[in-house]
Amino acid sequence: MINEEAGAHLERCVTLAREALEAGDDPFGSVLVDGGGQVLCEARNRVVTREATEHPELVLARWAAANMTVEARAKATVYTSGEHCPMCAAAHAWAGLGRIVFISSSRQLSEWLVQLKAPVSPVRMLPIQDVAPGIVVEGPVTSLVDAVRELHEKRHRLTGKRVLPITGSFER
Ligand SMILES: Nc1nc2[nH]cnc2c(=O)[nH]1
Repeated sequence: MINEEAGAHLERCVTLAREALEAGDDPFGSVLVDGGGQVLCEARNRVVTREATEHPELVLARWAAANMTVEARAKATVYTSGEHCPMCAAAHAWAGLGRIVFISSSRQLSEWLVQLKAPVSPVRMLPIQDVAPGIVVEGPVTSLVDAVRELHEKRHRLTGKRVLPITGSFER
């Protein structure tokens, strides 16, 4: 069950995901919170505007590995709009981070992407625990799933628009 504090961090993840979408990136956002409840670092997806592996969860795992003690990392929680992909789940585990709370699951995302006829992911979408079995994971958070789904719908409607053939008005 999600308390008020966790709910606020997850709302922030949705805002970050929306900012990513508005910038032309994929709609994912994440927040790293220490054992005392302080927000340490936030990130959003930048796979278009920076580079192809810039998922927020990977940025947070690398930030934590570089800036936090082993003990502090184990007590930290990562809140995120979508369940970690295998790359980010592995980085989270290698960094020795603690709990993950996600809004929508990889299974939900896979179903949405099929319905939206989005490009197929180059990496198999697996539950975090299939990649990193020691991590404590909570999600999906039903009350916020529709907000995340809406962002993915917009992303793939926009992508669809970009690939429409150029029409006669552009012909010379
Ligand atoms: N959780 C998550 N899954 C993704 N799948 C593709 N990109 C991302 C991302 O940035 N975060």
